[in-house]
Amino acid sequence: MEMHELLRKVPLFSELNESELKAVASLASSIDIRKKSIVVQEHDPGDSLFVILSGEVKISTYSTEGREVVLALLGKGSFFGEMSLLDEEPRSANVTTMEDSKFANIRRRDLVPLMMDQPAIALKLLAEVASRLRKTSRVLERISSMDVPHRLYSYLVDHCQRFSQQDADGRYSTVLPTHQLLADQLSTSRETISRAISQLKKDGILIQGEGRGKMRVDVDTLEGLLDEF
Ligand SMILES: Nc1ncnc2c1ncn2[C@@H]1O[C@@H]2COP(=O)(O)O[C@H]2[C@H]1O
Repeated sequence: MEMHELLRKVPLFSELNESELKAVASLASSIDIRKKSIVVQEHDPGDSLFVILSGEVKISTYSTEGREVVLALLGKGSFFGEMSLLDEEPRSANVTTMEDSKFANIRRRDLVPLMMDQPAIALKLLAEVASRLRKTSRVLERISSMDVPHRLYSYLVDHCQRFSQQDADGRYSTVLPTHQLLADQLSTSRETISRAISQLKKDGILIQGEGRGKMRVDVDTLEGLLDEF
């Protein structure tokens, strides 16, 4: 598929017409990167935006004790690299591919005039940055005020409400990240997450679904546990 057709599905550019999309496509270079590769390295200089055309990336940094802290997982249609592009500071985090991925890469000198010309793009970018800040603040609050089981309940409620549908029986069917990835997002160890998940299974709040990694989650009960906290 041609670049402008791929860009048509990207929310950042949803206000653009066909010829404007072609103009953006002519400014972008296409980059294919294999699974588990570093796309952006924390502290490096950077002056371009990456739009995810396919695949998934992990945004992470390292704590002073050397533990990986996962700030976000971003998928198709999303973007990263806007921070260095906007403030001209070094890259704020590492970005690693979770799957084979394809990106459109747009340089600062091309994107800035584009945003001046099409303020809708700048507004969408700002709205997304605001939404990420909200999310990061919520995670920080969770980590500083909750024990690990409650961090996990809160994560599961968010995850189910954002990424899955409620079944007729009220449960949500979803695919959860690996225990290690959950641990890295909730600032704890894999063992502690595995124990908390086993307990949720024993309590019937998590039920193994059909298919690899599939879970059926009782979100109402989790919300009740969070209300009591
Ligand atoms: N807390 C966060 N939530 C989501 N994305 C982030 C967060 N911190 C950094 N990023 C992304 O990771 C990118 C790393 O390079 P930049 O700093 O240029 O731009 C950054 C953002 O796109």
